[in-house]
Amino acid sequence: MKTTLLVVGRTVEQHFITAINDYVQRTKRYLSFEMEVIPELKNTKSLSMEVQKEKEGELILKALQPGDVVVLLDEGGKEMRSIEFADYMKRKMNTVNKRLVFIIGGPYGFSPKVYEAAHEKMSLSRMTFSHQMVRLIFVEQLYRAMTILNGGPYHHE
Ligand SMILES: C[S@@+](CC[C@H](N)C(=O)[O-])C[C@H]1O[C@@H](n2cnc3c(N)ncnc32)[C@H](O)[C@@H]1O
Repeated sequence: MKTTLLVVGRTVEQHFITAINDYVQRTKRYLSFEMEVIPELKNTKSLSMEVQKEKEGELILKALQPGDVVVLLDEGGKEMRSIEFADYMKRKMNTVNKRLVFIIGGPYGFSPKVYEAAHEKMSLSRMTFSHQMVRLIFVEQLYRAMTILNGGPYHHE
């Protein structure tokens, strides 16, 4: 199984870039994992929130491949403890043949068409994080899950 984190727009702040890259590299020791960036739309000031979401949604759908298992990162999705997420990843590794694709929306979230295309929704908290910050939180949790499955000393409970 390949795992992809699909995000809308480049990560802009250097402190996030450094930390995200660190966890992506660490995670790759355990899992075939990559972060794929959909370039941000240009001239968004002239677009309404709905039109921006719609256009970003089209780009997200274009980036998907047949057979992808699509999981939206969404405040309203299913919440899991870290050990439950580790178990979830274990089950996916045993059942998904192609790609497991986690998607983080743009500043205004997902269009209805993206919600329709998704198989699952997963929440990292009931609070809302910025679309930039949530990348870091997700890659840290994915790394944590991998260390739980591989018996590493990173997670304590
Ligand atoms: C600023 S939020 C968008 C909030 C927007 N109000 C909405 O309705 O989705 C940008 C993206 O970050 C992700 N996100 C933010 N908080 C999250 C959370 N607690 N759990 C999972 N994903 C989250 C989602 O993918 C969301 O589309």
